[in-house]
Amino acid sequence: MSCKVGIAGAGSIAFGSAALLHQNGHDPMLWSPSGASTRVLADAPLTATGAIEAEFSPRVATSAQQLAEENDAILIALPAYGHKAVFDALAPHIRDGQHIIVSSHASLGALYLMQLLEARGVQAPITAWGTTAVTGRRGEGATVKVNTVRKKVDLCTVPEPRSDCALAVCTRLFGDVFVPREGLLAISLSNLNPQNHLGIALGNITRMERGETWSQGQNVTPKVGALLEALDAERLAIAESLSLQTKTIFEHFSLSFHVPEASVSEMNQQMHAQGNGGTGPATADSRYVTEDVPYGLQLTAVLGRLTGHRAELHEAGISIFSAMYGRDFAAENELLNALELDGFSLDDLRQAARTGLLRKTPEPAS
Ligand SMILES: NC(=O)C1=CN([C@@H]2O[C@H](COP(=O)(O)OP(=O)(O)OC[C@H]3O[C@@H](n4cnc5c(N)ncnc54)[C@H](OP(=O)(O)O)[C@@H]3O)[C@@H](O)[C@H]2O)C=CC1
Ligand SMILES: CC(C)(CO)C(=O)C(=O)O
Repeated sequence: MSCKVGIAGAGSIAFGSAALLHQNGHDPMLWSPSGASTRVLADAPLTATGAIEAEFSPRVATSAQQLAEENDAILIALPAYGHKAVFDALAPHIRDGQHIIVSSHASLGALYLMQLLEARGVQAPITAWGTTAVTGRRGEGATVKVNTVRKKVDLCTVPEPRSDCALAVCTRLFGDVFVPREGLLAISLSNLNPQNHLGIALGNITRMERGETWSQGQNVTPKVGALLEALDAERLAIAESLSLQTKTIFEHFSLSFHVPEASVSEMNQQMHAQGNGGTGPATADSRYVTEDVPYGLQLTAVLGRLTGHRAELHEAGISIFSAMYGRDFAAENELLNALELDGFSLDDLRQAARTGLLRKTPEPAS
């Protein structure tokens, strides 16, 4: 059965996900919050090349309201620095039972969206993906180059009892690639982009700043690869202290980019050789920093402090990039700021990661 899927966003992942949905027999609709990114679709079909070859004309929404009202499910597919604004715009129009999928989920955004829905008395399952179903880059006009369709994508749903139903929906829409994980903390810790992009951007910041065209995979040299592996050890230590299962960086590269497991640098060299190593950012104003530092590294740093497994390299990364960019990246996270996590304990957070609702555990009666 064909489903109508509304995609919030009209960038690389939104276009690539629309192509995957189209290929799977579904009917995507794209919404560009400013309207700018869908204008080209008035004159040309969306053309996908690479891992997906398709040419089709997706429906286009002119507002959040239209996107929510005219679709069975909603996929949030834009950088995390746009999530709060997009959740605020969509929440008044989401209806009971409508499936919301966040790809990639960041900074406990599902808790923020759930709060908005609860305030309206609406119950809608929110599914958080640890990453995206496809990777790629938008090109000129209405084109997208899909670099890879992932073999595995971690997911969880809040509230937890809706998990089986949400898994069935995701599988029907995007394919049999999903690995259920235990709650939002596991999903947060299964997004490897922030730590990987920290090492990649730090090792290549002059290339980015000078606007060079450079191969990302090839420039994960042995020393950059070693940094990525050390960052991964910090993330895994936090996950282990919370008894959460999450994939290693070795599994991540192997499963996402179809290379045999080896050192991180060796796998990236192999990706470069087979043509799916990607191109690094050609600007310092890249989401590798402006999204991943405040919305990714910052959450890992918070979880490290809460669990007593301080993520020293992640914290150093936030400080180094804040100094380079003259910004306080730790303070920029609109989602964590809105959740006011300081008032909650680790146990409160663990509960919320499964229920979707952040509540203070009542003090035991004395
Ligand atoms: N591309 C990839 O291969 C991968 C991407 N990801 C993740 O997927 C997500 C989407 O990435 P990608 O599609 O590449 O990103 P893009 O930069 O291509 O996304 C552009 C879209 O985001 C919207 N947007 C940007 N800023 C805001 C804002 N402040 N408020 C509202 N909307 C905004 C734009 O809106 P407008 O249309 O109005 O301009 C546009 O529709 C990110 O979280 C990224 O980290 C993860 C792994 C791989
Ligand atoms: C290029 C890739 C797939 C790996 O860093 C990516 O994750 C991104 O573009 O965000």
